[in-house]
Amino acid sequence: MFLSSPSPLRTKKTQAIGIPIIDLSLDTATLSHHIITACQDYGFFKLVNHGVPIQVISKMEEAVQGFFSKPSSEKVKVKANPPSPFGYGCRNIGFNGDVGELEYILLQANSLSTCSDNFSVVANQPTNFRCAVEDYIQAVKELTCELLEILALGLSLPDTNVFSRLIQDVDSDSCFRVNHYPGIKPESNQPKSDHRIGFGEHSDPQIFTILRSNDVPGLQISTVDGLWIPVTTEPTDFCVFVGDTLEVLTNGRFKSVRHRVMANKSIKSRMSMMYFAAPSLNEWISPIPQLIYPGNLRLYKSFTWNEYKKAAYSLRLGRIDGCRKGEV
Ligand SMILES: C=C1C[C@]23C[C@@]1(O)CC[C@H]2[C@@]12CC[C@H](O)[C@@](C)(C(=O)O1)[C@H]2[C@@H]3C(=O)O
Ligand SMILES: O=C(O)CCC(=O)C(=O)O
Ligand SMILES: [Fe+2]
Repeated sequence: MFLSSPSPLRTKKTQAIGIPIIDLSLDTATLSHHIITACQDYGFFKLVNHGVPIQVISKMEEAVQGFFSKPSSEKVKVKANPPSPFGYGCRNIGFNGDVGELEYILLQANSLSTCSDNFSVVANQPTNFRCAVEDYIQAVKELTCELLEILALGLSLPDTNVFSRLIQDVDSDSCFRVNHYPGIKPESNQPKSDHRIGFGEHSDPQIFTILRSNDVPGLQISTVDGLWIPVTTEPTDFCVFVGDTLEVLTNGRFKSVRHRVMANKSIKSRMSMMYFAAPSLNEWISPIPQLIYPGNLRLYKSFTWNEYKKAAYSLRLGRIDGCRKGEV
């Protein structure tokens, strides 16, 4: 995070540990109050009654299940081709080679089928794969805009599209990722350590992340007190994460949430899909002027999303096994 002053101290308030669950069918005033409280206290909430049709979710699940069940020799044909991060990846989470017990597909979410970065993945799958991904991305993008507009309204900002326009930009750098954490083979002698990495500790650099997973656990979020709490999810619900960029836009009023995934301990594999809502690469990110006032001084410098993304990608993920951040 590019701070102009030392990182704001997170208040050591003891909170009741109950992950906020937000019902999108509530009236807007109640909803905006609940969402703002969740973004301030946890940088995270679960979302129910979100209106994304179950068929859109299940078609997406089937499409990616089909992809991951192919033999490795097939999947590596669409492997990410560095420096482009897009495509299939296996046990290599970031550019800097962080390892994790997972395989994934990363796609540019904007103009899915025309974007050259996605070409090898999308062109090599059956047409229903492309349709399923397109429909899913469109639905979660609309949901994200709705949430961001409710937030702007609740913060009494004069322009309620101040956040949502960033991801509606035709050049938005939003991306879509599906993670597949293989299950333990029943007959294997795999060590049953409790500290194996699934996806190491991090916060998402973007604005908002919308996650949906199957019923296999593993996701944990960190509270402001540094306590790790497991998140259980229903396959029909979403989890929403505040990213670093929204923390900066709100001048620290919302906190990006640190999270991690512990390696899968069940026989069934975990599958999660995330839409990462981001601005365009050349967009300047600065705290919104209305959120800077006497007693609430500006905490962050201005930077472009491209600059921040490069800085974030140069970091290593925090490790679960006790190594300090920065160590291999
Ligand atoms: C090690 C890393 C992987 C990551 C870039 C990072 O330096 C820290 C953030 C990670 C993350 C989390 C959200 C998305 O999954 C992702 C694609 C992103 O934009 O930031 C990943 C990055 C990655 O897997 O390359
Ligand atoms: O796979 C998950 O459940 C979360 C992964 C994650 O945090 C990410 O891809 O940024
Ligand atoms: Fe994440």
